[in-house]
Amino acid sequence: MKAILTDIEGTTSSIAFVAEVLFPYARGRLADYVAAHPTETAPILAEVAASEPGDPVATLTRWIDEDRKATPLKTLQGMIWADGYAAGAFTGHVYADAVAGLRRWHAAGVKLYVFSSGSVAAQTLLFGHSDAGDLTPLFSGYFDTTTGPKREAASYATIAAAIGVEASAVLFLSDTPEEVAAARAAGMDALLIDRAGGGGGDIASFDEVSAVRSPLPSPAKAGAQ
Ligand SMILES: CSCCC(=O)C(=O)COP(=O)(O)O
Ligand SMILES: [Mg+2]
Repeated sequence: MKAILTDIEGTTSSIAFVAEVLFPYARGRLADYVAAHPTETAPILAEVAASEPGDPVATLTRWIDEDRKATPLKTLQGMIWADGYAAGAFTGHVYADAVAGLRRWHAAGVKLYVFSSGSVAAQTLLFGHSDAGDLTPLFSGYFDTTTGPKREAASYATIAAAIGVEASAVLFLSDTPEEVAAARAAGMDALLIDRAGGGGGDIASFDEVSAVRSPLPSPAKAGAQ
């Protein structure tokens, strides 16, 4: 295994943090942010208006409520969240087992990458201002939906080519079965994480990855070093 590619929401970070902290923060500030940043937001609003008629701010607000993974929405959310992180309104939630696993794999020489519907800017903000401090030195690269949809195999083939390794040497971690299936269809190894631990996933935390993918260092081995 040369590289690990991870999803964020439901995988490294809780769904509740995204749904109950990040989304309401952007939703409540969307109209004011657009009014205060007309030049930067104009292309985003134009793209939204081209895809749906009507007031683009109203469309974006509805897309937040619907949890749409639309690229222009994700770009704008990232811009608004930058203010929240800078103001200390919140820090990025990352599960303790995810922090430990990412540190362990990085120390073992495994390259770490992110693939999330959140924009690359939003990803670096979350990991740069995480509960555990700045985790960005652990990562070698970030991918969002500008690379392609997360449920399409071609996106994973594009990522493998971009990072310069065979797809079969990449392990993808996600809480979404359709994403895991797409990664596998592209030739990647992939594990479905079910943090509720209801038995529907391959793993329930990052601690379990080494048990099912033995070449990766386990928490116990790392602790003994
Ligand atoms: C990058 S933090 C914001 C997360 C977000 O907006 C999102 O839609 C997460 O989706 P994911 O692909 O990480 O499940
Ligand atoms: Mg997810």
